[in-house]
Amino acid sequence: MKIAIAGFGALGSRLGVKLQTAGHEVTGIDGWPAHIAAINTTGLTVVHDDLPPKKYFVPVVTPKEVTGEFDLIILLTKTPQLDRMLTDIAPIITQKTQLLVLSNGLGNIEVIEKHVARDQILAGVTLWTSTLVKPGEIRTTGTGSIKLQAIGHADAAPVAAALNEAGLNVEITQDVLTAIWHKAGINSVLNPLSVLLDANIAEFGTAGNGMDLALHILDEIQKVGATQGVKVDIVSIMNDLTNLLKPENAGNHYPSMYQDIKNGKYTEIDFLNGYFAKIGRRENVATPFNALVTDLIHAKEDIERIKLAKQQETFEI
Ligand SMILES: NC(=O)C1=CN([C@@H]2O[C@H](COP(=O)(O)OP(=O)(O)OC[C@H]3O[C@@H](n4cnc5c(N)ncnc54)[C@H](OP(=O)(O)O)[C@@H]3O)[C@@H](O)[C@H]2O)C=CC1
Ligand SMILES: CC(C)(CO)C(=O)C(=O)O
Repeated sequence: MKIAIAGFGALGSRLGVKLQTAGHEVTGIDGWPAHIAAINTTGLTVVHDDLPPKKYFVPVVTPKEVTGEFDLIILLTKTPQLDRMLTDIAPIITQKTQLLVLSNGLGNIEVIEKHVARDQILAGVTLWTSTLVKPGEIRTTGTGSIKLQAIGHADAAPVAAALNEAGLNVEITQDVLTAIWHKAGINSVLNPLSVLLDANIAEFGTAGNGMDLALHILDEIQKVGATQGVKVDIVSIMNDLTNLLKPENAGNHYPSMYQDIKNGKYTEIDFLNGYFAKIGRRENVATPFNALVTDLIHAKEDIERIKLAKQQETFEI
């Protein structure tokens, strides 16, 4: 299959390498000049757990440069960047192109619907993980899975089969909305708490009251979900959280929000805890934990961005 990955950052790069290795023709689309230059000149370095680094050569271009036709475009930008990415790559989207979004957070499908017909959209969630260490290098750990569904009338089976050829452990779900809320529940616990507690997923698991904090956050999300007709299964989310703590899954992973904060970037908090707090306010559901976590992450975004800017100034002197 001819596949483009729009958002060739940490996770896009990992999935891209797996798909290329399985024989698919993969092109990365990304906006970070240093990352693109590094991959196109010396290759993408992948360091998986304690194994020796391996190099992969996946062509990467900017959204404005990309040409050609693709059977599938996998969207893996950060959620706030999705709309812009779709605008920029509009020239390569034909009526035959399928678009699969795997980014975290709520509201992605609504954004894609502004750009293409519903029958072209597939939406999913993933438990694959990856860290962008520096331009042209990712660090990966453990394994993962994907759940996806066609949003309109398209058949999701060929895409699922293509991804499964790459060992991506894809399952077609009949209820991706529930899966998206479920995944957002996982992210609303692990992502901000990893930042606030300065911990990877396994370290978070060693906190005596970690799972109590998780329950407070999830209880609110469940109540908010009920106002939207979405069933949030706390027991099942807690099960997934427990599994993610294991090193063979994602225990050694620092969630993507942790990476954003370290890199001085704005996070996806408004599409996770912040989204639930916002609906809670509208629907009169109290969400003090999610609201507080959202405010703390916004504060942390400012603090880290200013710290990083100061460090860069000092460096330039
Ligand atoms: N990393 C992980 O382990 C996991 C991540 N996810 C989710 O996957 C998504 C991607 O995360 P991750 O890979 O970590 O993020 P990264 O920040 O590593 O990658 C996102 C990439 O997209 C690029 N990008 C975004 N918008 C544009 C644009 N308009 N034009 C050009 N390039 C663009 C960014 O470049 P630039 O910023 O320079 O524009 C960046 O390289 C997120 O929703 C995340 O929550 C889900 C599961 C695990
Ligand atoms: C792996 C996981 C679930 C960690 O919260 C994730 O989605 C992320 O890093 O953003």
